[in-house]
Order: sequence, then structure tokens, then C-alpha cells
Amino acid sequence: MIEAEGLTKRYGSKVAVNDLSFTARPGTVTGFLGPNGAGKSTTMRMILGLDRPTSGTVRVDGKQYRELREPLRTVGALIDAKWVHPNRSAHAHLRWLARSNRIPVSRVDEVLDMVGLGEVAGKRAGGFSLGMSQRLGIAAALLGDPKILLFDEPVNGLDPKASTGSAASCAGSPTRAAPCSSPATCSPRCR
Ligand SMILES: Nc1ncnc2c1ncn2[C@@H]1O[C@H](COP(=O)(O)OP(=O)(O)OP(=O)(O)O)[C@@H](O)[C@H]1O
Repeated sequence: MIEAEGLTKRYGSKVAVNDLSFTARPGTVTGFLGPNGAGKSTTMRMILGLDRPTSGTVRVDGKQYRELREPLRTVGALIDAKWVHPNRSAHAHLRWLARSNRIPVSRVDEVLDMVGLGEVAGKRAGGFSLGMSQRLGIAAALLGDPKILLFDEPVNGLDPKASTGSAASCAGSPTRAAPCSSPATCSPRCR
């Protein structure tokens, strides 16, 4: 579960997120909807401790992200698919993530196969297309088999087959709309 209370982020005089409160409950697909610049990515970065709120709190399973001992086992995230050292192979990138969270290295091969990158596991991530990078980011999010997955525009660059695949798996999930607490935030039913 993710719980935000009065979450606010200002960059100088710019208010990126204004007094946002919401609960993203287990077994639901919760979406952040809003125009460009509405504060969706900033909200996700605050959930993951990559941005510090100006005020308010956000907790993942009752804790701040930085308090999670092996965070990849609780929450898997894809925020920026190009955040990978370009000279590392897909396998090497996932290996260090796995080791940092005491995840068996055997899991690296599993998630690479899941996202269809098994055949290019040894290739430099810097040479990947956007869609391949997105797949690698999704593999990283799945690495710790977490209960919570947090994705920022995950189908950017994915081919129709991959995009439809994610929609199909979504269609089978139990979903429930959570209350909207800000114009920029709501929880649509999975379509
Ligand atoms: N590091 C930063 N420094 C200054 N302003 C920032 C910073 N990060 C984001 N902003 C500003 O905060 C606002 C919200 O940005 P954010 O990236 O969260 O929007 P978004 O809803 O994810 O947009 P998009 O749909 O285009 O991805 C924007 O006005 C943006 O310019």
C-alpha cells in the first residue's frame, strides 16, 4: 500500500505537487492522470525517495522508501528507462541490482526471459532502442518480485505486441477505483 498525506513539492516558486493525499491499495491499479507538467513524475520520485517533499509524507507499506532494507523486494519501479550505465550489459545491470538487494542471480535470467531480452542479455545497454530499454527497466522492476510496481509511462516505445500484452495482463487483475483527491490524480479502472 502507498499512502500520501499532504504531499507538496516546490521548486523555488514553482509548485509541482500541491497538498496531494491518496491511498493506493493492494490489488488495484492506480493511475496518475494529468497534463504535461501536472506533477505525476514528481509524485513518483517522492514515493521512491528520489525527491524530498517540501511538506507532507508518503509511505510504502508503512515506511519511508529509505527505511526499506531491501526495497526491490517491496516496490519495483521504472521511472527513466535510460537510467542505465551505457557500457554495462543488460545482465550486468540487473546483476548489481540483484546483489544490492540479496536477490539470487538466477532471477536475472528469469526476468530477462520474461521481458523478451534473453537473447541480448550480454549486449551493451547503451545500444538498446527505447523499447528495449523500457523492457530492461520493467525487468529491473520485477527483479525482487515486489508486491508494488510503480511505472512512469512504461509503454513508451514498446511495440504493439508488448503494449497489448501488458493491457491483457491488466484486464485479468482485480481493480477498484480509489478516491481522487486532486485533479491531477485518480485511479481509473484497468482497461
Ligand atoms: N528538478 C526540477 N527543478 C525544477 N522544476 C522541476 C523539476 N522537476 C520537475 N519540475 C517542474 O515540476 C512540474 C511537474 O513536473 P513533472 O515532471 O512531475 O510533471 P509530469 O506530470 O510528470 O509531466 P509529463 O506528463 O510531461 O511527464 C513541471 O512544471 C516541471 O517543470
